[in-house]
Amino acid sequence: MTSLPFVASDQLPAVIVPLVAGDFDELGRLAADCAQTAGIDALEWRVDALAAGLSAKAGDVFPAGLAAISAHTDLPVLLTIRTDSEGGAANLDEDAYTALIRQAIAAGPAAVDIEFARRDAGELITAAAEAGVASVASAHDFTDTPPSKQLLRTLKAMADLGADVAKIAVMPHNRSDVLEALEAADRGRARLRIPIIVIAMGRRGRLTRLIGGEFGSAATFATVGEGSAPGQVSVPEVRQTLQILVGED
Ligand SMILES: O=C1C[C@@](O)(C(=O)O)C[C@@H](O)[C@@H]1O
Repeated sequence: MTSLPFVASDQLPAVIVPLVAGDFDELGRLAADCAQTAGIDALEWRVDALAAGLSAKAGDVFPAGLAAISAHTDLPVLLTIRTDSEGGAANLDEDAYTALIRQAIAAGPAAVDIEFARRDAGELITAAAEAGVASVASAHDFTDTPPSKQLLRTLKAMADLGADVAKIAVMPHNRSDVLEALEAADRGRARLRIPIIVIAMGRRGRLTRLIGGEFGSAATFATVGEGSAPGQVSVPEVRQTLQILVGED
């Protein structure tokens, strides 16, 4: 298992908790809940969940939000602005997305999510590297699961662009789709030099959140309170499964 660059290295996949909060008070409360919960390696602040919405001029939200979190915990923060085209709440054109991610990087989170499909993904990955912020390239398909070969091509393209981590989340319709996702993880782990995360969402894909690490996925997103995507499981449930999987024969 290659570990995430922004998480202390471990044999197990990192457990990342999404913080889905409408305002900074709620964000602080969620961070405090996470500080009381064992088994979390990193937090993902889903900035797009802010009820006030985001515009290209919303740069001051990043330091304010990171401060609300760090008042309660030292856990590393992955900062994510998920656009509506990838299942999130942010409605941004390419210029606004680029401007916001640049401001997010300037606020100095441990890591930043960069949607691979965005026009400026490459320059944003470079900007993150120059600022010493780890980049997590991401792609989401909320309707289908492309074949594993195609998933692998996307993971490789993310690595070729210089991302520190390559992540894909897909929606399976049957067991074969789940196997495609697991196969992409397995091959990606063998072929790519960066950590990868492959998730199948929804009830059918839930098992990938529990056993994905065995196939090479470097992290799993688990909940404290509200989740951020279909099929997520709570932190204690994920931890219990991971302990069973790494237990002695
Ligand atoms: O990319 C991902 C993965 C995810 O969509 C999931 O399915 O767990 C949850 C998102 O918050 C995160 O940004």
